[in-house]
Amino acid sequence: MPTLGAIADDFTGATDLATMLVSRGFRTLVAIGADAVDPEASAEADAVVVALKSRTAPVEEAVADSLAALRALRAAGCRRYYFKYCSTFDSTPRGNIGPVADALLEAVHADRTVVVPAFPATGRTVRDGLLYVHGEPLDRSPMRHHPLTPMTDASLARLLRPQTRHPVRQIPLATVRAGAAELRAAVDAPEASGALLVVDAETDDDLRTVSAATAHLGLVTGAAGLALGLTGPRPGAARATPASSPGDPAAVLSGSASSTTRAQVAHGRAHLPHRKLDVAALRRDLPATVAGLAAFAREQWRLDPARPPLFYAVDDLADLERTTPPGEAPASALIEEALAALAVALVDDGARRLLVAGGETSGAVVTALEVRGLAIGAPLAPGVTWARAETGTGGGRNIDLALKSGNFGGTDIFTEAWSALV
Ligand SMILES: Nc1ncnc2c1ncn2[C@@H]1O[C@H](COP(=O)(O)OP(=O)(O)OP(=O)(O)O)[C@@H](O)[C@H]1O
Ligand SMILES: O=C(O)[C@@H](O)C(=O)CO
Repeated sequence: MPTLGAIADDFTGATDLATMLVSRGFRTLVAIGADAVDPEASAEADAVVVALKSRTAPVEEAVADSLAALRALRAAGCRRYYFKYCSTFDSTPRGNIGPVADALLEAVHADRTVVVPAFPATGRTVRDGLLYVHGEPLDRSPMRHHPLTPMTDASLARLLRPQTRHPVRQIPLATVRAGAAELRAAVDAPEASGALLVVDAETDDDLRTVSAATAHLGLVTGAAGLALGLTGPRPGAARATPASSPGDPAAVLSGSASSTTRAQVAHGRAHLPHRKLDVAALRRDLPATVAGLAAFAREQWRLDPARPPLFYAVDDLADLERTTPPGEAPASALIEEALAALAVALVDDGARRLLVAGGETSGAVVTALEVRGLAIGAPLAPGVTWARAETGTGGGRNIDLALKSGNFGGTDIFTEAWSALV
């Protein structure tokens, strides 16, 4: 019976948290949406993560989907909950982190929770309530250029206050470093009643202290780093074996515009056959453009199966469409639709290994492939893992999927990821 139920606001975030939970001794299932939580399968798990595409959804939809996920997790037996959002706190001025946290707090009848986006293994730290990315304040990091959620402030309290009904308070690093008992006293203090508590953390040890001091809370919120202080009942929990074999057709699908992904795309372009998505061509005729890309993949698989083709949207920030021409679909939606349709076509054509870059992009791809669950496989980098999935399209195929957050992974991940599938 699972004890821990997690709700992730995007799909790469779900696999990020799930791979951390597996490494902490939780047999972990990832369900794609609340409807995919299967009480029977969950009975064999210690933790269930529901992957939502709620980060940039309208607020009401994000809240409704998160509450539906909570109900499904509760019905599956979960008794403690974890709201997983991005380690760069990706949100719009209206939400959705605040409204979802408010709704979940009410639903679990808790009066306070912690806000912990720190994830030192990926360079995210919080000091004095300010979020840093590899030492730069969030608003001066490449996140200020994000196409959907540009982050222009590093203060978590200032970001959160317009989003939540609850007071927002900060707990400084000195309290964390004073130890779990001291921190727990600060969390439980009468003045923290009803509050969202932004907790500083700069190291893995800080996060372990935060986990220990908040073990009694019915709901915690944060990035995957917070989970490194959890201990599941099964140290060395098994990881899923690959669905594919070396030499099976593979591809990289990248819709991410992040600086990390752009460096990975530059590396991929130097080593892999590649095609860049052409927004104008997608606007003219999306199905024909996607068919052309799928034909390119088939040709590359024939020529050299060891070099998976790379399909990408952005290799330069100048590529980003800032203003949509009147009456047209936004470039972001076209690219998500095109990469999702391409994924379906590639799996129909025999692809059994897909590496997808970008959370929104991953959401579009996994939804189009009608995948209902992911079994966590070999880890690739902090926050990135292979996962085994069964598609609903193409009569049902077992494939290996890596859903890479835009900001995660080494520069050579598009060329090196495949060797982990053994
Ligand atoms: N040329 C472009 N113009 C505008 N938007 C684009 C363009 N190319 C890609 N996009 C969109 O940018 C968004 C990138 O978001 P996505 O979540 O996939 O990546 P990310 O934000 O880097 O990753 P993560 O959320 O994992 O950090 C997608 O919606 C994608 O379609
Ligand atoms: O926390 C992160 O940075 C990632 O898991 C993420 O949310 C990717 O979109």
